[in-house]
Amino acid sequence: MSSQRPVATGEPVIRFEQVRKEYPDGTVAVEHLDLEVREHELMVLVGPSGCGKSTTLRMVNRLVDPTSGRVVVQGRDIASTDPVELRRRIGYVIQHVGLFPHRTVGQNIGTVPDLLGWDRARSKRRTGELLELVGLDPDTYTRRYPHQLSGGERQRVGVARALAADPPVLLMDEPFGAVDPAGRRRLQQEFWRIQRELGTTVMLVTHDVDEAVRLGDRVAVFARGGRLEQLGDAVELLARPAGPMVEDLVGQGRAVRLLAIGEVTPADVVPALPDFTPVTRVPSLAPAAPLRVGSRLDEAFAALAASGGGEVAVADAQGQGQVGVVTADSLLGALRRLVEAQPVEDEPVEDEPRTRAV
Ligand SMILES: Nc1ncnc2c1ncn2[C@@H]1O[C@H](COP(=O)(O)OP(=O)(O)OP(=O)(O)O)[C@@H](O)[C@H]1O
Repeated sequence: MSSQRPVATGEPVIRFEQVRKEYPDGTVAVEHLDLEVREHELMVLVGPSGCGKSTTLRMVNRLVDPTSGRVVVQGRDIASTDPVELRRRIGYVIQHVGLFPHRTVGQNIGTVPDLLGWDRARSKRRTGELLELVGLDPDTYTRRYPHQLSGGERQRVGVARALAADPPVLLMDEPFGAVDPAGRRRLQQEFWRIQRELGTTVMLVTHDVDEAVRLGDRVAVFARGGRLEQLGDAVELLARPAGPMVEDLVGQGRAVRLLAIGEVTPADVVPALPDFTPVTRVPSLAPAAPLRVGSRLDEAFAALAASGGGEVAVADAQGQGQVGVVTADSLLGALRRLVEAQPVEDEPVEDEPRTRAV
């Protein structure tokens, strides 16, 4: 999967400045929070239950107001922005979607466009486009009611509704939580593609580390009491956890998770070996597509296991012509390269399309 547009320019769209939230009963949900979400960025907040992720998210659309500190959205302190006006500019998706049960799918998606006074034809056109975007046939689904949809379909409609007025910012709280694991993976992939295509700035809350590292341009790890433990991209998090808490969170299966987000680069491709020792062949692991530069490392690993030959041919990034092979050794080298890469400190982000597969 390739991205269609520039990702994460340096401009902050959401900014938390020394934010603290203490609920009336004395619970401190968030403390000393400084965090910026850049334009076009997909930022994931992850951490154990009760660590303040949802509270943080809900401070962006003023469902919760901070006790102290400032939240700035598109350059404006939202404390002085009317919450209703703010929420029209900010999409919001929650786990149980909250579709209006007595309104059709089309009417649900048209909620914000109607509030904004769009004419019927424009609203209808947008509904059709969005249903197509989330993979639901408009002819079949526009007139259905929420109870006539599966859980996964409802979730898709929830995403479509949140995107209806093309909001610059989208907040998502466990958006794929109610879907079974296979459906969840598919929805994640589709959502990732949609986000790349539209360029929406997204803040997404999950307690699922795999979801966080798969989707996030950057991942913010929260600890109890709403403290930010680590902020970085998926590889930094997995390869260099900032402390025992993050280590514990990402700990199990770190190497496997790295294989699932790393890619075969030209540096990992070696000339075909004249001579090699056959190893155990596991044909059923063969990946669906031949390997190329840019394939995920776990696919390369599976191809190697399936071939039993000790090496597997790799085509160039366009899938044309063989550029060499990967071997078990070159894959281990790729893993080491990921782990040993220097940490990146808040450098300006290049206006380059992200090509990572999800
Ligand atoms: N309205 C409220 N009044 C009092 N305490 C609250 C309120 N809402 C949340 N809390 C507390 O604030 C802390 C953070 O809650 P929050 O929902 O932000 O965490 P979370 O990380 O999103 O958790 P989860 O993953 O379980 O949804 C928790 O201790 C929670 O009990």
